[in-house]
Amino acid sequence: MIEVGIVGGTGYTGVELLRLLARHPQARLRVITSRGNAGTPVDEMFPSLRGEVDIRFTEPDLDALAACDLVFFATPNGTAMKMVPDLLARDTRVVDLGADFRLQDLATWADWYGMEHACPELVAEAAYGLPELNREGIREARLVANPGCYPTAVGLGWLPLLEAGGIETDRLVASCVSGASGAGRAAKVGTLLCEVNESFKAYGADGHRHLPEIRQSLEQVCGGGVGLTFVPHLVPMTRGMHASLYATVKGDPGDLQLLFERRYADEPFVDVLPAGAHPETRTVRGTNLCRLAVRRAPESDQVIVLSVIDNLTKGAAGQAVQNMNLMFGLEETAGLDAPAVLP
Ligand SMILES: NC(=O)C1=CN([C@@H]2O[C@H](COP(=O)(O)OP(=O)(O)OC[C@H]3O[C@@H](n4cnc5c(N)ncnc54)[C@H](OP(=O)(O)O)[C@@H]3O)[C@@H](O)[C@H]2O)C=CC1
Ligand SMILES: CC(=O)N[C@@H](CCC(=O)OP(=O)(O)O)C(=O)O
Repeated sequence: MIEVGIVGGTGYTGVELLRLLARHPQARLRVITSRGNAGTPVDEMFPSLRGEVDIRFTEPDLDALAACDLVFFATPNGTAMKMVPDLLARDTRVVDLGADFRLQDLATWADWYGMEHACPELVAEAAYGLPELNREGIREARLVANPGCYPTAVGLGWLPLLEAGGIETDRLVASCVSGASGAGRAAKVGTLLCEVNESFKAYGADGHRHLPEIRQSLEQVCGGGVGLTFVPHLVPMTRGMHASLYATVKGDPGDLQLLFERRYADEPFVDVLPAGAHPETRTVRGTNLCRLAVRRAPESDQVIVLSVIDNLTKGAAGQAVQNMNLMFGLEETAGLDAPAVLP
């Protein structure tokens, strides 16, 4: 059994980790922290976990966390980097669901996150945790930087076309939509029911911190510079993310449907839909799946990719468990095989 700790167990990604780990065949939850709710039984705060999780929240304590084999950080950006050096020094491996180790360029990270990095020497060592791009790196890693939700949906959508050199890379467009749980569980006026319900808005059009993260992955794949316009939107739903991706075809990329089907044939968590289908967020709700569709825009040189994930699962906690499975040599799908909840 792998002994697991979670720092930040009361947030939305923390409770999603709890839901997945409670039924994981080879992981045992040993520590779960919350500074605001230390002492509270987990199933008192989250009655959906009654009979599944029987421990209490505790204050983050280095000794207790270092006794685990793996610690997940489901905490705001800038939190994990303060504890990771001590945990690694004590042979505890880490998956950070935040962004502390995602960007390799430290100056870019400091610009977007508004702080200096607390352990810059560990950034180069961190494996970017998108298994479909970096599976072998994750297997060997002590420290995994779990990707952001938008970078997961966008990266998986463009991967086959970039690898094949089938699109121009100077004017990529990603128009994305997220449910409100993407903004976390802490109370904020902008995510109150009356602020989001019956409404739809873009945000971050002047710049969003996922822009450099998406660009970093795409540039790694195509080996050169990438021009990217990324506009996120907020929709009145709890979970779910939809990315509409637009690019100009380069040369003759051949049968796009076949290209995607071949690229993802062996990927347990990427489902390429049949030609003509449109992916829906509700078909991946609570699952670790990314569902994709690709097509050529009629009478145009544009290719359109549609990509859906659950922002809390493949976009955060599910991908983190997938990464844990890889790091510990387990079946990659362990604990992640439940189908979507409908309706
Ligand atoms: N929501 C989403 O869809 C996604 C989120 N992420 C990332 O995952 C991380 C967590 O997000 P989310 O679950 O939404 O966040 P929430 O705001 O919902 O939860 C944050 C959690 O962290 C704890 N926490 C806050 N500050 C500290 C601290 N200084 N030290 C220790 N614990 C702390 C909080 O508990 P307490 O204050 O009681 O200790 C709480 O349990 C973030 O970095 C986010 O960007 C990534 C992908 C998708
Ligand atoms: C709707 C909403 O607000 N979504 C969040 C999603 C980001 C996220 O959670 O990802 P990180 O791990 O990079 O913080 C946002 O746009 O900031």
